[in-house]
Amino acid sequence: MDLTPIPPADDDNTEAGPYIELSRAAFADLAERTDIDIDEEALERIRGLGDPTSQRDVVEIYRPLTQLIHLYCMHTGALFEASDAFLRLGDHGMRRTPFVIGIAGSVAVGKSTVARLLKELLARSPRRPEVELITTDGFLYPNSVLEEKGLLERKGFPESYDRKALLQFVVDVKSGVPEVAAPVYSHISYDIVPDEKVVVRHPDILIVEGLNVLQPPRLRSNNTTGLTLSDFFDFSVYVDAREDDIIDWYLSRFLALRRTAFTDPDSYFTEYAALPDDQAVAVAREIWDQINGPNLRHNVLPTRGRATAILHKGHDHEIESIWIRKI
Ligand SMILES: Nc1ncnc2c1ncn2[C@@H]1O[C@H](COP(=O)(O)OP(=O)(O)O)[C@@H](O)[C@H]1O
Ligand SMILES: CC(C)(COP(=O)(O)O)[C@@H](O)C(=O)NCCC(=O)O
Repeated sequence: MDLTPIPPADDDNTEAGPYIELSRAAFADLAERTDIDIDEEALERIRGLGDPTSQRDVVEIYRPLTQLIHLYCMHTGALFEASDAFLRLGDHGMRRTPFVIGIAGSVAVGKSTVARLLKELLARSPRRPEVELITTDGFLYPNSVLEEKGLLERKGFPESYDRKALLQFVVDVKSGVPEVAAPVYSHISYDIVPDEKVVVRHPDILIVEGLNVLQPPRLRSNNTTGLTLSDFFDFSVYVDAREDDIIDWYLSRFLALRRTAFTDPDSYFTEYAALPDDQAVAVAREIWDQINGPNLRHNVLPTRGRATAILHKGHDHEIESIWIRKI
């Protein structure tokens, strides 16, 4: 097996992390024979628009990754039990807290496919845990508030989220609150859906997916820092790719959305549905250059070195290598 320490990557803001890099083949070798599988119909449902994740990817990448997360989950559970027993917390009616997984990465890198796939596979792992998935877009400020704050052109930047509410949501779930509600974002209206909520009911595992889930704590005006979302993660995944490749995926998805989501009369992007290819590419390129590209470079990529696992995708979306944090 190829266990090479990752050299420092000074060229792209990543701090030298304590990782080992496994090639795709080495990682695939780790997959034990288990019954954690997914049928083609479920995979079709899970895949994001234009995402070619295949059964081969499930077997070679997602099965070993699920087993690794399962291992973390079992050991975290055992640690909680031992610590609760020592502290006699059982006497106070405490119960095990949900295992929380964060999934980070750029816009259009395929986070949602990874998150949905892990949800399905983890739910099929031994003991059949209850797994819930939320996306952080529900915690974006509504467009009206973003406009007031001058942040409409900064959607997806850390400051465009109600970070306090997002942190409180995860703290509540982790603390065992039986029902915790989160707001809902619509990619069709490009805004928060008024009066709609998703409710998370004390799952065994909570997956939190979003651009900024690995952001470090904010510096307060008195130079101190508080807690941040990732303080409550038991495992995290960063979905990684070269920006040029992500731009290609973003542009092709934008072209494909003209025939799907943009044709919805309620779509915020409805005026783009009839655009010819060259004009649609120009619009998408502008959104990338103004919003998603700078956000990736300034806010998202710098958090890569905080993840427990980094999945590095090649040009065709195939995961080429996996970096696992060893300490
Ligand atoms: N303008 C849009 N209209 C409809 N769906 C969209 C739009 N933009 C993104 N999506 C969908 O929203 C989901 C999240 O997209 P994104 O935030 O780019 O993350 P990722 O591609 O990493 O999953 C994807 O399933 C994508 O297809
Ligand atoms: C909604 C998003 C900010 C992603 O949010 P996330 O779920 O990662 O918190 C992003 O998909 C988005 O819409 N960005 C704004 C620019 C654009 O339309 O691509």
